Amino acid sequence: MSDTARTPSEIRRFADADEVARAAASAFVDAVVAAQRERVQAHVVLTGGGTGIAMLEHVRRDQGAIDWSAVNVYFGDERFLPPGDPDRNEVQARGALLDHVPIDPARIHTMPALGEDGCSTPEDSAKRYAELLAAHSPDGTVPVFDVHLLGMGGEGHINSLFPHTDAVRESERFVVGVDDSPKPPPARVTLTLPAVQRARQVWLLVTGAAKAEAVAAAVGGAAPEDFPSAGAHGTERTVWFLDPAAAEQLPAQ
Ligand SMILES: O=C1O[C@H](COP(=O)(O)O)[C@@H](O)[C@H](O)[C@H]1O
Repeated sequence: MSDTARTPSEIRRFADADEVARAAASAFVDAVVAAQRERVQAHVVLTGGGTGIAMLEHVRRDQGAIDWSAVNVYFGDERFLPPGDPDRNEVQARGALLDHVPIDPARIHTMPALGEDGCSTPEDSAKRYAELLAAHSPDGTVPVFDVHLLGMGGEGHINSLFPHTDAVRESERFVVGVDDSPKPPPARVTLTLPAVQRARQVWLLVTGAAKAEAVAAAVGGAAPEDFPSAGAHGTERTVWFLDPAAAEQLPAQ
């Protein structure tokens, strides 16, 4: 499977889950501003999940010097549900942040919902999203994301890449449909590891003791097929934002 050269995992520890979200939000603002200073446009991938959405609420409260007219938003995965369904990551991200900032709506690149753009299956949506990414990429593949945010499940899933599935083993395509996600809802659309690994920076926001084993395995170099988060690394930086419970099985500092 595709697994480009690993950048070392940087471990950042915080007092609790809220501090994880707050610190990641502050770092996100800095990273977007830095990207805009260097390249004018910033390209970011948002994640669903509790900590990822809490982080967006912190960005909403403290936006720093972000130029929202030059922010391009993508999604790492999506629940393949009808438009507006509250379980869609996009809907949650809009509620937490995107509806409250002066971002150009044309720069919010969502994965097509059930019934949208003629999509009746997750695979239809994945194909549409792959075309969209290619159209916004300098080389017809995927944009070079400045930051790809990720949450992680207790078994190590990131985006909708679950252990021992075709999706996590995908080595060619950048977006795939999932019909049988073990975490509801079963129908999902997800960026693959080859897409994640195109990002300059990959950040994993993880809290809670239920995730400690997967954190230790991924940081320790497990196989991505067993722990998908082990395959999540950026070309420049890979950063783990952890609370004490999620970090408890890592070697002591
Ligand atoms: O279902 C999903 O779960 C993961 C992890 O969520 P969390 O609430 O345990 O942090 C999330 O990253 C992903 O985007 C989402 O679709």
